[in-house]
Amino acid sequence: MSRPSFRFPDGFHWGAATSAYQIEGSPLADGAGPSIWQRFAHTPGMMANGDTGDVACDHYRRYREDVQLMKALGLHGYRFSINWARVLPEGTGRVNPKGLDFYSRLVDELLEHGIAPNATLFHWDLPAALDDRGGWLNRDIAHWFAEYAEVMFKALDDRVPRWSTLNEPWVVTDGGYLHGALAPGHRSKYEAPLAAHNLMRASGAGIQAYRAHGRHEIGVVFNIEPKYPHSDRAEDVAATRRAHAYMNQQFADPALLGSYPPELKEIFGDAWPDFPADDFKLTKQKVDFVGINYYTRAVVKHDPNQYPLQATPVRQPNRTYTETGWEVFEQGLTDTLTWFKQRYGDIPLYITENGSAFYDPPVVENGVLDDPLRTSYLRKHLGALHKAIAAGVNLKGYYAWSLLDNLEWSLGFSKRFGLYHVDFATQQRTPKATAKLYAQVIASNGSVL
Ligand SMILES: OC[C@H]1NNC[C@@H](O)[C@@H]1O
Ligand SMILES: [Ca+2]
Repeated sequence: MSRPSFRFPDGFHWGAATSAYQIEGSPLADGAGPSIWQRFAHTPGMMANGDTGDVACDHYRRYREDVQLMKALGLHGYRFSINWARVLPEGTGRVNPKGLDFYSRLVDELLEHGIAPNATLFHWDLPAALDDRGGWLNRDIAHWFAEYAEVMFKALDDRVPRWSTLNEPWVVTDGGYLHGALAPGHRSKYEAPLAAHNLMRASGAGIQAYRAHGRHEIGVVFNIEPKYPHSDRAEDVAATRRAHAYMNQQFADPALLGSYPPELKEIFGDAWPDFPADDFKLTKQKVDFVGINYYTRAVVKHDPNQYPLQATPVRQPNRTYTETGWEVFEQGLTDTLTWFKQRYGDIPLYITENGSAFYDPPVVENGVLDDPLRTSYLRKHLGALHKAIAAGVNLKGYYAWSLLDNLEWSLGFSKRFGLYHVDFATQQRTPKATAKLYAQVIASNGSVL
């Protein structure tokens, strides 16, 4: 029987992704203002092992070396984020030329090596000065964000072909405002909806600014985790519907449909405001693409004690789980893409993040660190993409999370997602076997799978 051909469509875009606070280090160098992650990481008890982004992968200084690593993989593109507070130390007003210059130099280095820059304006590291003014709870942030976006478009749009406004707004509100596990560490059922809504208002304002200044593509990046009912009992099906609305529709609906699913009022009750109808004229903008970050699925059951969803995930027997507690479930990636197209239409899609954290025994042979579980994860999920494309999904590209082992937020450096291993004591980068496979996938446009 001939091997199935996994060849991807001609022109399929292969990349890798990172984010500023997770890899750059030097958070306050060259006039940068502090971000809320700079503050959160230096708040005792917030970070595993007391890890911070003070050094991380030292990418702010080693970016040329890291572009060489991207080149070695044959990447078509590199998805990175811009630390807003490097460029605008107070979040608005004064521009810090040295902060802007870092990103200009990074973009030039990428272009010099034939790698397309893909810039995310906000990947969680809000300028602390704006948090002091209410941050995502202040409706003015839509204007603050549009002002920042305009600075970046004017400076870099001639060289950056693809922009995203936000990365994973759901994580910002669920982690930063409801449960408090992430910056800015708030725990309020009343704040989370306000932050969520203002994130999408800001994203819309950023897209509007792009339409006035940009000549390439702009979109928004959502984390999507498909939800499957634990049983066909009505209460489990209803719990699954709530969990799905809360994570997978709460941000895409206002952005792409100009409305919220009714489940959110059901979930938040008196904490869900009646947002002004005019707001949806701002949240809903034409996007050139949507980025989807996929890691895993959730099997959901009703749980009256769980707040605020009354839903809880059920661990699956006899399945492989990653170090972050995520089930390896590649069918969920195919299901996510077909669902997204069915609900929101035929918008060009990218997988802007996909990857896995596993513990790899530090066994390096011929300069390569073996990581069989991560390699298996990659193979399975690229196969799932191929199924989605065969089902008619308009998938334009894939960015592996992540180029480098990096700071997994409050979990610190303990969770390693990188194609390249990083020894944080020496800053030595070492390719994993998955990096070697990925390079072959890129060179053969998937045929080696
Ligand atoms: O948890 C893995 C990744 N998920 N999406 C956002 C990134 O910043 C995370 O490291
Ligand atoms: Ca605060």
